[in-house]
Amino acid sequence: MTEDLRPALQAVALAAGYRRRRRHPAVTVLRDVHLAARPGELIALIGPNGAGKSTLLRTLVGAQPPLSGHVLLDGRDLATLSPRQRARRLAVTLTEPVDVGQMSVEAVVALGRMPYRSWIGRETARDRTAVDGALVDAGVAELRDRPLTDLSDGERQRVMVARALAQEPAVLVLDEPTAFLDVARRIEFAAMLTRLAATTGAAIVLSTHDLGFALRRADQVWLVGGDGTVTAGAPEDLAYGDAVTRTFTGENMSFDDAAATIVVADDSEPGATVRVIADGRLRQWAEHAVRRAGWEPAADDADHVLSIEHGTPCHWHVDGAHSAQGVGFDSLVTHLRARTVPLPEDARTG
Ligand SMILES: Nc1ncnc2c1ncn2[C@@H]1O[C@H](COP(=O)(O)OP(=O)(O)OP(=O)(O)O)[C@@H](O)[C@H]1O
Repeated sequence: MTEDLRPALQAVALAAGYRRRRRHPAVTVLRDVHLAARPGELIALIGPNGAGKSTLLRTLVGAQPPLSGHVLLDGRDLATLSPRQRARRLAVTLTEPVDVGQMSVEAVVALGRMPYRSWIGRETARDRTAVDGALVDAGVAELRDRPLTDLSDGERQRVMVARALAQEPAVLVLDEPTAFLDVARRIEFAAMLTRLAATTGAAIVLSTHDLGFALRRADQVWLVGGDGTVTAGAPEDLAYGDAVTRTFTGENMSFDDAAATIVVADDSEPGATVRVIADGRLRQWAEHAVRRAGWEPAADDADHVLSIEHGTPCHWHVDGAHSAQGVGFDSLVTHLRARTVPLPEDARTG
């Protein structure tokens, strides 16, 4: 869809890392990186801990110089642009909390206009329109008079996006924007970013540990492999090829294609087995409780039988008349954990 557009942000033969003091060699974290973010694309930067995501982001936004190679913003070398020129094209939202005292949401968003202000700093009609538009686009218009310090993490994250949008950037870079959000807020936030990439035409690059989000939502994934490489491609290309599997397969970890997520193997010893007698969702959550207690749900030849009756809380029996019963999953898990030794043969009812 965006193939023919000139990249808004590019990495060309980039090496990123850390220069040491004299006579110490530089530490190269990433080498030979070639990337292109086109207008309107949502790009997810993923990779294991310590692979170099932050190092790459910092280099792409000019917060640290490349060890070699170039970062191009609208085709111009970032290193040749003044801070003001950069700020008119590139907006950055980091995870660190911003100390803005008691400033209102609107005042914080208006800070995004700084790169456009004259030295007198008077607000123009264009500034006003950009701030109003950014407040609406990021879904925080109704919070405009509230002090930033009073907001929830999710609300504050949206305000930071609004401030970045007020810059009217060609490229918006966000460092782990969903890290502190609950599942519902994450989904909302992801939907907002998808919409913003399409409506503003900005290239949005964000780092995330949420592989599911990256594979479902991003137009492109930049996969930092942990071996100094960065692989770019459509989510399906990286998942169908072996790039994702190679990066995220470890001793007790593997990539589950069907669920598009990482599965971590539970290497604890399997406990006694139990046949769960219940239907539908009740059965699903009963099996969940059984696993949580360290037992294994199993079919007919199980060590024990657990039957559950509907109710909130539910009513459970283990091994019928021979054994315990109780109310609610909390007491069930407590009971199963306390009873790790299988019952003698004659007490089994399964
Ligand atoms: N200032 C520094 N000087 C030297 N090495 C550094 C510096 N900052 C980070 N590193 C190293 O660079 C490598 C990449 O770190 P980076 O923070 O970029 O990884 P990351 O992928 O963002 O990790 P995480 O997912 O844990 O945030 C690590 O080995 C780290 O120890």
